[in-house]
Amino acid sequence: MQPPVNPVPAATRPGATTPPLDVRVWSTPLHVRFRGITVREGVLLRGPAGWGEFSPFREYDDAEALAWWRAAREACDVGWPAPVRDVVPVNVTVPAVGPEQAAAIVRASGGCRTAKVKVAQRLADGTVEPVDVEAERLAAVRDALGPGGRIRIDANGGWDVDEAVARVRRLDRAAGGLEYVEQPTADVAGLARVRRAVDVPVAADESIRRAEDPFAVVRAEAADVVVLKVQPLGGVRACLELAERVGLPVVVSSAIESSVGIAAGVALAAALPELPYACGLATTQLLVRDVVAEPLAPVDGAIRVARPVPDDEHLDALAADDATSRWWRERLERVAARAVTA
Ligand SMILES: O=C(O)CCC(=O)C1=CC=C[C@@H](O)[C@@H]1C(=O)O
Ligand SMILES: [Mg+2]
Repeated sequence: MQPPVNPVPAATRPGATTPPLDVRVWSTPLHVRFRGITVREGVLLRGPAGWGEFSPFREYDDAEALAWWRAAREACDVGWPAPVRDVVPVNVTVPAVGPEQAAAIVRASGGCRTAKVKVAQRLADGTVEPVDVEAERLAAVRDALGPGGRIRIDANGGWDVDEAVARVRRLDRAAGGLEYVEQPTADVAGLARVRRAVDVPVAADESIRRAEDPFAVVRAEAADVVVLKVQPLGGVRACLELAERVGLPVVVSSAIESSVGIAAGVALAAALPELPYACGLATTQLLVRDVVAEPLAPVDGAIRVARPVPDDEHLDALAADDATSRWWRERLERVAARAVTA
């Protein structure tokens, strides 16, 4: 095994038991339902190195939330490695919406030249959205982007192999060319089979960030690209190390954080030696409100490398109700206690 890149001195290793200087629970509605949620919430922690975000999705258990806590403590306790670039090109994220709304989201994206479009959505009756509906969404996105733009799709593991192969071929035509398909099937073996069957490159997301063994993707030659998210993978340094060991091109993507969490993703994208693709970090656009005066959002299709500081006015405006606050503080305490023994 290679030594970790950017090792953290033991004395300042994230996970130190010192309590944070400030803890604030935030909550905001989303403009559009995304991955089944209409509200995004989490905790911001302040430490000697600045603010960090802890916002594992509600349904994740404490064991899975531990990596998210480590990412927050890294931000608070030691900050991030130095950037090698000062802007990060990003994709606009298009939820499973109708064609007019999809086109409007692309046009309002702050000049993004790459769009990531959600597909394979489960409908209320448990069936998957028809391919014609997906094709219309993609055609509208192509129209709004123009011929020079890039379109990728994300199925969140929602297809089986045969369905993935058929749909990717059809959606590749509807989009006028796909840059890649993200997580077409849930399992690594399925990704590998889809990858061998279609001309469109395959990206692995859940097979990296929710897998026991992220290197299974590499061994199975199941992906051309890996998607890395800072919170689920335990911090910027953990992602840099993983990127080096995986050896495939990386797309840094968000977990739908506030600008404080997005800054960590931007720091990772800025520190990677190579950044051949636009990153999925334009998601403050999905939030109705943010914790900072100037959210990290794209201008001319790129986000500047910066670490915006939340202020009381915004933190107060996003303050969660008592029950939500209590739930998050209790979760934080449980996960922090787990980190001491882990
Ligand atoms: O990558 C992007 O464009 C934005 C982030 C994004 O799509 C996601 C963030 C968090 C959870 C997800 O369901 C989703 C994803 O699967 O990539
Ligand atoms: Mg994904």
